[in-house]
Amino acid sequence: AKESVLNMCMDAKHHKTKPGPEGALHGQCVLWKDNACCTANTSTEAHQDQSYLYNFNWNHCGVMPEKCKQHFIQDTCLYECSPNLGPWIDQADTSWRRERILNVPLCKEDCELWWEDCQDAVTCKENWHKGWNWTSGTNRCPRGFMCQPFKYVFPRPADLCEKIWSNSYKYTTEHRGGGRCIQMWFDPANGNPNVAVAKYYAQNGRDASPAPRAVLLLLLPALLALL
Ligand SMILES: Nc1nc(=O)c2nc(CNc3ccc(C(=O)N[C@@H](CCC(=O)O)C(=O)O)cc3)cnc2[nH]1
Repeated sequence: AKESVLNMCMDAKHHKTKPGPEGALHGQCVLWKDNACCTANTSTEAHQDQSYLYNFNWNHCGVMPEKCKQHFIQDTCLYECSPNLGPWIDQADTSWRRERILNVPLCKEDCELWWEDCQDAVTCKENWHKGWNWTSGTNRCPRGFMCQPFKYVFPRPADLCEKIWSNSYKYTTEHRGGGRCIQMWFDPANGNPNVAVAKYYAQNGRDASPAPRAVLLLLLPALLALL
């Protein structure tokens, strides 16, 4: 098993070099305070409309509804604070980070609730990583990109979760609590469920799906009988 990808931080813009406890993390990032890749300062900034983290403006097509913004804050907390994304760390060829996350299997519920709570939100871009007009110092819609409701830009939950951050996430049909998908939201009273998920994918490969393994195990007696 590739133990080396467990309990680590990516080499990106604001991440600590190693995970560790943080006395106090702000608001929605508190879930990670026992072991985090973010500092207290980063966790506070994750809640600001115009934070210094990326100078990114959620309100580029008018004010983002509060219930939608909560999901973006939670995404920022997971992205900046989680020490359990190691199996999905990949090289990034951008000026602002050396490493990124790719195809993190997001739980169905986390993706679908994010999409549902953002139905009244508006945006002009499908990929929020690239192609903005930054001349004012923050991201504004580029010429020719119309502000439209999320449901037109992201027709299905998978479109939102996968496309918005250049495939950081992969939509899955795996459920919260099943140990096979990463949760953006969890109850810290029961520990961090993503620890076991990272362990599972570190052992079985980040593209592991349970089905082919089950088939192999079922066929194993037949294969042995042939010998
Ligand atoms: N889940 C998740 N994954 C992420 O990768 C992620 N990334 C951010 C960071 N967001 C951003 C957004 C835009 C730019 C930006 O400067 N875009 C420029 C291009 C920069 C470049 O690629 O060199 C642009 O053209 O708009 C940087 C970071 C925030 N939350 C995330 N959340």
